[in-house]
Amino acid sequence: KPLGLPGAHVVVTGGSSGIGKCIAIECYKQGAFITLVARNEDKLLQAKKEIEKHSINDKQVVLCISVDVSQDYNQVENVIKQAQEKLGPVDMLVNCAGTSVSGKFEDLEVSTFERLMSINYLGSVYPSRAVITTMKERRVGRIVFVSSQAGQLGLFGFTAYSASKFAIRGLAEALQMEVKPYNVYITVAYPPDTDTPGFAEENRTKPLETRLISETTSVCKPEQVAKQIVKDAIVVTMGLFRTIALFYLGSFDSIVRRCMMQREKSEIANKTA
Ligand SMILES: NC(=O)C1=CN([C@@H]2O[C@H](COP(=O)(O)OP(=O)(O)OC[C@H]3O[C@@H](n4cnc5c(N)ncnc54)[C@H](OP(=O)(O)O)[C@@H]3O)[C@@H](O)[C@H]2O)C=CC1
Ligand SMILES: CCCCCCCCCCCCCCCC(=O)[C@@H](N)CO
Repeated sequence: KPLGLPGAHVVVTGGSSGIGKCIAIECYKQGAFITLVARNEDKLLQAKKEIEKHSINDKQVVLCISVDVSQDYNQVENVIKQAQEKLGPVDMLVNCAGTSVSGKFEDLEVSTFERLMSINYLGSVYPSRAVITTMKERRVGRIVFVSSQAGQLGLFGFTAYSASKFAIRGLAEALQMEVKPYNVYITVAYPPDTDTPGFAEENRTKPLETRLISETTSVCKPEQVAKQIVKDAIVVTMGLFRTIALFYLGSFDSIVRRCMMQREKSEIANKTA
């Protein structure tokens, strides 16, 4: 059943710029309440003003919270608590905070591998970990992960970036198997190059090979990418290649469901005993 965005609480990490900001606008246009999470407070306020221009009723709210999603789990958990106190339980979380650095393997600092893994991977784990329990209890929720085309294909110059985006896929697929019986749905977006401040920054240091590979496809508009991501999150459909694994996944899902029912039964038995 599609998630209704009117009145829903949508948290967007990386919501102050680029694709994340456009996702926030898209959800706001459909009547959602928004929490924007990013580090820089000026950019957050700027984005809030821009989003508020698209309101469709006078009850809608855009809340801004400044935090680094990649550093400390307890901080991130507190931010989610604050957001829930103001705007109610999170119906949809969009993990869009992320960054990219390109360069040949031997030219990239070792610290860059650590940083990209922290921001792109752990920065998606922490907010998701902070919302999942409530989503399972309410039997309502959507979590969106933003990977990349470079998260499906390892590409020249992206040894650090691609790995951090592949990691997201592993997390998302495993998590989906856990939460499906609770009516919580996970989607992963794999966007191509998109015209954002982050993309402009990335282009300043791109190796020639990476640039030429990138130029074989055209650059998308962030509004267009955001629209697709929101649509996929609301109406969850299955990609074609997923059907191949369908048989296996179906039988794994039934194991998970059976265990859930067994566990609930024995909990009831324990209570009445
Ligand atoms: N643009 C592209 O070509 C593509 C982008 N993507 C992915 O989409 C996502 C968004 O990209 P794009 O819109 O280009 O990025 P931008 O650089 O334009 O925006 C990034 C956003 O994330 C926030 N952010 C970055 N680091 C952190 C952090 N540690 N903690 C909290 N917030 C953070 C930024 O705010 P602040 O700096 O203030 O914290 C900003 O709001 C990224 O995950 C990117 O990898 C995927 C495919 C293609
Ligand atoms: C199986 C289907 C995949 C088909 C793809 C062919 C792709 C070749 C070109 C890829 C360009 C690189 C994209 C990286 C975008 C990105 O994440 C950065 N721009 C972030 O800033």
